[in-house]
Amino acid sequence: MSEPISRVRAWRDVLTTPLGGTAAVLVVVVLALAVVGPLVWGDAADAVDTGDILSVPSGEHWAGTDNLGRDILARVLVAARLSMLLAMGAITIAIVVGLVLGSAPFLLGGRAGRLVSAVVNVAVAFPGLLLALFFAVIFGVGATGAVLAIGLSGAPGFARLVQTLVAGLAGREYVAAARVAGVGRLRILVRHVLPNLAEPLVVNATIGAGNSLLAFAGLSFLGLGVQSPAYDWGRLLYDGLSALYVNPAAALAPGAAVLVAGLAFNLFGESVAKGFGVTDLAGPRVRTATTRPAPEPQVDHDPTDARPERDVVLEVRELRVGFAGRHGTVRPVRGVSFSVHRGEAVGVVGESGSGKSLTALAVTRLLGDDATVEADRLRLLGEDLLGAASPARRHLLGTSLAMVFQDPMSSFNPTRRIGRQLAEVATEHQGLSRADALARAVDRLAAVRIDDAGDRVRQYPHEFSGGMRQRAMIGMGLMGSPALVVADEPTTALDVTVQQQVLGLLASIREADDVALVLISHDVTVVGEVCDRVLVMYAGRIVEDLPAADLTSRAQHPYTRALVSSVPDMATDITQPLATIPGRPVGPADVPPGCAYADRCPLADARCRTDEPVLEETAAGGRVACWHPGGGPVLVGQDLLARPTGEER
Ligand SMILES: Nc1ncnc2c1ncn2[C@@H]1O[C@H](COP(=O)(O)OP(=O)(O)OP(=O)(O)O)[C@@H](O)[C@H]1O
Repeated sequence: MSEPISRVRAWRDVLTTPLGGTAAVLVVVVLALAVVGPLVWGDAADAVDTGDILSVPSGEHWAGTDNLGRDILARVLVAARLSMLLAMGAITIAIVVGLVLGSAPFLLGGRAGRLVSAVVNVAVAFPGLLLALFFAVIFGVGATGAVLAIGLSGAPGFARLVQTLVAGLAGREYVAAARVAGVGRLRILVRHVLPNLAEPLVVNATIGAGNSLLAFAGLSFLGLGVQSPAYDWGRLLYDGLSALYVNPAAALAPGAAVLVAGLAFNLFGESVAKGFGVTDLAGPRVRTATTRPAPEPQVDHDPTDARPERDVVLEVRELRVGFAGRHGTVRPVRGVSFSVHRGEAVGVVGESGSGKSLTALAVTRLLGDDATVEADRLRLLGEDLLGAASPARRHLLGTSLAMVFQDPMSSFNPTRRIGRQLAEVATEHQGLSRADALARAVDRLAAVRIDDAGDRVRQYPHEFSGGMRQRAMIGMGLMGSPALVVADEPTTALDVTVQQQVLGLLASIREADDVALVLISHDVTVVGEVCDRVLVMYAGRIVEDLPAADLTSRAQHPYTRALVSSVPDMATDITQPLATIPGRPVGPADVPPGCAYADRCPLADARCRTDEPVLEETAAGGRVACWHPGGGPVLVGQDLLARPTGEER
């Protein structure tokens, strides 16, 4: 329940600062005035007294009278309602048009989306008042024209805001999770993205209301706003200015009202924005992308694979991921090939930056427009995942693939109940009614060992602990009947005991339903315990593919040996510093010719620096890409420290 408490605290912080507190009181006063003003002072405001026209302030008329002898202060108080209604109307138009234009790039994507973005960017560059004048001329003089003009002139600013927020939210893991679940863009926008915009939009609308009040005053000053006999503060200001030399208070009173109300809304909005940090959309992002169709596959079956082809769940051949950089394309994934079979658990290990996550995101089709994904073959259950997205592929990914991300908090939409988020998969793909889908969500939560699942489905993500959220995420993957679970560092954000629960859960799902698992991890020990086979990645390539049981004793590649050796075990001398792999991993832009690991390898020779080793079958049933496979002693524990590096030799 930490979130509601922190919200209460944020409100308290906003309201207890002198600025926030004063602005809040003023906003309440202005709104109250808008409600009661015409009821209390309506008659006084309309009472004509031809015997007392254009009088200066007095005990009877605190702000004097106008040219029909009407009490100016009463008229200012009554005008609060129309002024506020106009401001609200304009802000509503700005938000609605801004939401449509701002979310269009997300919905349309590609060229049409970029075109809408460009139009919005050009419109934002125009000064608001200039746009308002332009629209005022088009829509004509009067209140309706002014509302439309001010509303439409505010729309580009909101559109830009929405566009930025949508782009940020589109990279969140729960949106990626919804995409994996095969949910369409419109539904993702309505269910997962827009609810999370509510807070920044309301804050910006509050600030915008203040600005609108000032804009109405500006238009009325030019005679383009509300026309007599109706009156808002802007109109009273306009009328008061013509009598400025006779009674300055006639202009000062509505001017002060505009200023105070405008400032109150502005400052209140600013204080709330500061208190709630609404511009902060922090959290892990998933790199977003289109996949380029690859030539028809040449390879039919992994030649190293003795198992029947029908058992293959995932087939990846020569997967390449590229990004356009300042000095040409960089390729963080450079030709990765592997297969995963029914019920098999494959671990992917490697240092940070070796291309593990990009491989997983490319396979699950979650990379975005900035990435180019190519492959000779990319198939899930025999179905091609390359080429343009289609409803059939969405259905396949939604029902047969589950993705578990690192951060269990950002994997769920914070504004929706857990049950609804799980149920969405079943309503979308299995055509279940809402009630049946919710019943399945309860069943799946129970399956991932969440107690009181019937009550838990009604809770929000923040009411779950980290481990429960991660299990619920796995439960979401089980709403369909996945043949493959891809888990990218699923336990990194959890404490050790919870880590074991989550790993145990993944293992039991695998056993019970013959589900294949791809487990990405930094942790060689975890992968060794949970998986059947391990893929070791270095600089965007698989350098070794071996049975997990062989990791500690029969690894062939010096990099695999070094990774294993850098993990302390019971035999490690705790008085010595822990073993580390000398040097740094190479970045995707600096991959050298030859073997990418050569500079850090104790066995490297001249050939390693010129010729890139190919991934070849080993006698032990694995694959290794090394010119000296199995060469030299197996390095255990701190022996690694004693080994000279390539440069030192
Ligand atoms: N959008 C991008 N544009 C350019 N380079 C990228 C992009 N995304 C990732 N990379 C680069 O690709 C390389 C591989 O990234 P990836 O996230 O797959 O590594 P990783 O092995 O999963 O690392 P970690 O364990 O730290 O998550 C890194 O060097 C990273 O900087």
